[in-house]
Formats: sequence, structure tokens, C-alpha cells
Amino acid sequence: MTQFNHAVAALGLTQGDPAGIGPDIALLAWVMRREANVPAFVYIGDPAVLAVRARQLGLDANIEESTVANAVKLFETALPVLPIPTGVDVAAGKPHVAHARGTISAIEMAVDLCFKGEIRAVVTNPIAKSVLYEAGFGFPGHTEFLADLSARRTGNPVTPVMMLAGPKLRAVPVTIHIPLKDVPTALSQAAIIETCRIVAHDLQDRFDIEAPRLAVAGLNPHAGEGGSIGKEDDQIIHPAIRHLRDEGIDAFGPLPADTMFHDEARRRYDVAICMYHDQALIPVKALGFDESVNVTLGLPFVRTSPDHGTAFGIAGSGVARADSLIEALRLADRITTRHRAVA
Ligand SMILES: NC(=O)C1=CN([C@@H]2O[C@H](COP(=O)(O)OP(=O)(O)OC[C@H]3O[C@@H](n4cnc5c(N)ncnc54)[C@H](O)[C@@H]3O)[C@@H](O)[C@H]2O)C=CC1
Ligand SMILES: NCC(=O)COP(=O)(O)O
Repeated sequence: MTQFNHAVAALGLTQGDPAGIGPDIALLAWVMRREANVPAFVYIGDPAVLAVRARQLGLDANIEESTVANAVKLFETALPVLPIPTGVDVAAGKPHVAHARGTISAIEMAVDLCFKGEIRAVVTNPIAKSVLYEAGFGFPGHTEFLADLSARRTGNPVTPVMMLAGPKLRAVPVTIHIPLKDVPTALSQAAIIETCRIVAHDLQDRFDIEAPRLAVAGLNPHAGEGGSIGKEDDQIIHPAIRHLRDEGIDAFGPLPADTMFHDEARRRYDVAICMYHDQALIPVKALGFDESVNVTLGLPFVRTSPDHGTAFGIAGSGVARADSLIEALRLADRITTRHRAVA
């Protein structure tokens, strides 16, 4: 298990796709560090890209290459960077397959440093999945890549779970980046049970919720309407919930998904377990796009990320907001310092 020194270790922030808004929001988070009480982080990526982006945005940011040990001290006066040169020119808003190597190396370095206890947590800037796929990246996204890096490191299999957490809603998709048409076949009792076990454990362990209440969404309209609008709710989701309740996990449902996200309904649970990506992410982003955070449960270290993507259309324009990234940094800080008041 990671042995980090809370008093001295920084959070590690990966650059993400350098042509996206990762550099913009990292710079903004550093510039806002005092007024927004941003915990110290070390940027893992290309310092030259940061410097060009700072000029483009007219931001007065002092960017300095750093050692990981010196990062917290340096953070007060400069944005500390562990350099990973991209090796090719990067233009804001212009993704290129040649950027992929540096993007991936930054994630690998962050995980390595976290396992060595030299950073407290991994906070990731957004990656463009299609750019990495073009470069031969073999994972749907960070979530599965981080699990693979962890499993290779520890020798133990890791099941990662994606949770989007905001002030009004936490939601978990059981299936993640797969085509909608493949969701019914990908859903299984085992997948729902395993996901819920990890969620219940991590909400207790990392979010200090003593007895987490898991509201499980149905797949079909009206949760299948007694089997007349689809069989999965009765044949897969309901038995999985029964199994979880027998284990002592407070899971209930399947609930019709259209009526489980309004204000009063959300008071009845701590997390919504959803059957597919958009069922979970649409309500989270509709209720709090700027404040919500993507956090990976089930990993042997803490990983958070903003809830948004690379937003190539606004990179380098000064439009990107750093709110979600700042929340991701704060959440990683709270979990790793074990404060009780977490998202
Ligand atoms: N954690 C990650 O690595 C994630 C990566 N992605 C990737 O991002 C790429 C683009 O995805 P999209 O669906 O277009 O979503 P997106 O989140 O990049 O953009 C959606 C809309 O929100 C705006 N937006 C996003 N972040 C913003 C911010 N911080 N401030 C102001 N406006 C903001 C964009 O300008 C755009 O109008 C895709 O390649 C996808 O794979 C998407 C989500 C998460
Ligand atoms: N839509 C959420 C998303 O794409 C984040 O994926 P990941 O890179 O955190 O696995």
C-alpha cells in the first residue's frame, strides 16, 4: 500500500491531451491557488506547452521544473513541473496522434510516483480517447488503464469503478465506454454485484459514509414494467440487488430511471448505480457541470479528474473554467488527508 507523507507530498496532476484545455485549467488553478485554496500539485507534462499557453492566455504564471520532493515548497511561488517533453509542436485546439506518447507517459509517471509514495494522489487532466486509440492505446480510458497499471504493480487483479461525484448527486455507471447496443449483453448480476460492493466499501472507507444507501436504476423504461418492456430489470438487476441485501449492503431498486434524480428522490440515497454511461453522467453534469468530479473507486490509490473532456474548441481561448479541476484537486486532498467532509 502507498506510504505517503501527508505533510510534504504534493498531488500529481497529469497534463492530459496537451492540445486540449488541460494546460489552460492547470495554469488557472495555480493562478487561483490562494483565493481558491488549491492544494499544492506538481504538473506532470511539458513545461514548454505550459509556457506557450500561459502567454496565449495572458496569464502571469511562473513555471519551473522541479523535483517531486521540492514541489510543495515551490508551489507558493511557481507552478512546479516534472518535465515530459512532447517532442513535437503543440497547437491549442489541434490534437495530433504524435502527442499520445507524452500523454500516456505522464499517467504512467504519476502512478509510479504514487506507488512510491512521492505524490499523494493522481489527478488527471482530460485525454481524447480517439487520439490515444489511433496511437494504439489498448484501454477505453484512464479508468481501465489505471487499473491495469495497478494490477501490474501489485500482482492483484483490480476492478475499477467510475463514480461522478457532485454536491447534488453521486452516480456510477456499471458499464462505461461501450456502444449503447451492447449494454444489455454486457450487464450481468456479477458485474452489478461487484460494482456495488466496491462502491459500498469505498464510500465507507474514502467518503466516510457509515452505511451507504445505493439506489439501483433499472435499464428499461419504468424498470421493465413487470417484464412487459424488457426482461433485464427482473432477470438481472433485481436478483443482483437481492444478493447484495443478503450481504448487508443497503441496495434497493431497480428504480425507474426517469424519476430517481429529482430533488426529493435524491435525498433517499447516497449514490445512484446506473446501467450505462449516459444514464449516470447526464444527471450529474446537468445538476453540477462545474462542481462535479470523476473519481475512480477500487484502485489502491486515489485518482480524481474533472468531469469534462478536452474541449478542443475552447483550448487557448480563455473560456475554459478551472472549477471542476479545482474540485478534483480538493477532493483528492480531502480523501488523502481523511477529512470527514467529503463530496
Ligand atoms: N476524463 C477524461 O479524460 C475525459 C475525456 N473526454 C474526452 O474529451 C473529448 C471531448 O469530449 P466532449 O464530449 O466534447 O466533451 P467536453 O467536456 O470536452 O466538452 C463539452 C462542452 O463543454 C464545454 N466545456 C468542457 N469543459 C469546459 C470547461 N472547463 N470550461 C468551459 N467549458 C467547458 C466544451 O467547450 C463543450 O462545449 C473526447 O475525445 C472525450 O474522449 C471526455 C470526458 C472525460
Ligand atoms: N465520460 C467520462 C470519461 O470519459 C472519463 O473516462 P476516464 O478517462 O476517466 O476513464
